Amino acid sequence: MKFFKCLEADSIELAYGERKILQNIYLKMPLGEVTAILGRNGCGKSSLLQIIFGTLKPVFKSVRWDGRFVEFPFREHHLVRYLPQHPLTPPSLRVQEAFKWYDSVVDDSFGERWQVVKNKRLGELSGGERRFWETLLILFSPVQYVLLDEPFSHLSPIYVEQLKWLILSQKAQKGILITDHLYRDVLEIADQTYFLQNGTTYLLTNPLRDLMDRGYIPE
Ligand SMILES: Nc1ncnc2c1ncn2[C@@H]1O[C@H](COP(=O)(O)OP(=O)(O)OP(=O)(O)O)[C@@H](O)[C@H]1O
Repeated sequence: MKFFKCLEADSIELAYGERKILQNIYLKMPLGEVTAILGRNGCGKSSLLQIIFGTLKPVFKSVRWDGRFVEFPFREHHLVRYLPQHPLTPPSLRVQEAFKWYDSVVDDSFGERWQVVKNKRLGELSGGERRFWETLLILFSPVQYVLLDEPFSHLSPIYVEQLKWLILSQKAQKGILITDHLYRDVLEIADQTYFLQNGTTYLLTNPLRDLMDRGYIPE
C-alpha cells in the first residue's frame, strides 16, 4: 500500500474573546491534490487558513507535515505560501519584480499577457488583474503547499476558467488548499471538499446534496 505525504490540521480551537470560532477541526491535504473548504460567511475559513499557515495563534492546534508537528509552517523551508483575501504586494512593485522576489516562475512562454503586464506596477492594475497575478505569484511559488483564500474574487469568468486550469496544472507538484464562494468552480477542481459549520469540519461525500442539506446553497 502506498502512503502519500500530507499536511494535516487537527484539533484546532480558536476563540475571539468569549466567542468560539473553531473547535473540532480535521483536514487532510494530500500532496498532489486540491482540497477545498466551503462554508458560510464568517464561519472561520480565513482564520483556519491563517492557523495552518502559522500566522494566527489559536488556543490549540496540531498542524502536521508528513506526520511531524510543525509550529510555524510559514517558516519551514519551501513548505507553504498563503494568498490572503487582501492585496499581498506593495503597489509600487512591478509585476516581474514581485515574481523575482517570491522566486515564482512565469516564463515568457506564458504568453502575450505576461509581456504586457510584467513591467507594470501592481498598483496600476485593475482589482481583478491584480488578484489574478497575485494568485499566480503564490501558485507558482517553489513550495510544497499553497493556501488560496478566495482566489476567484474579482475575476471575470474567463480569468476564473484560466485560473482553474492553472491550479490543476500545478497539482502534480503541490498540495493546494482553496476556499471560495464560487462553489461550482471549487467543486470542479477539488479532489476532496470539507464543509465548515459551527466550528467543525465535515468531509462531503455527495457535495451538492450535502451543501443543500447544510443550507449553504438553495434547494
Ligand atoms: N481579529 C478578530 N477579532 C474578532 N473577531 C474576528 C477577528 N477576525 C475574525 N473575526 C470573526 O471571526 C469569524 C470568522 O472570520 P473569518 O474571516 O475566518 O470567516 P470566513 O469564513 O473566512 O468568512 P468570509 O467567507 O466572509 O470570508 C467572523 O465572525 C469574524 O467576524
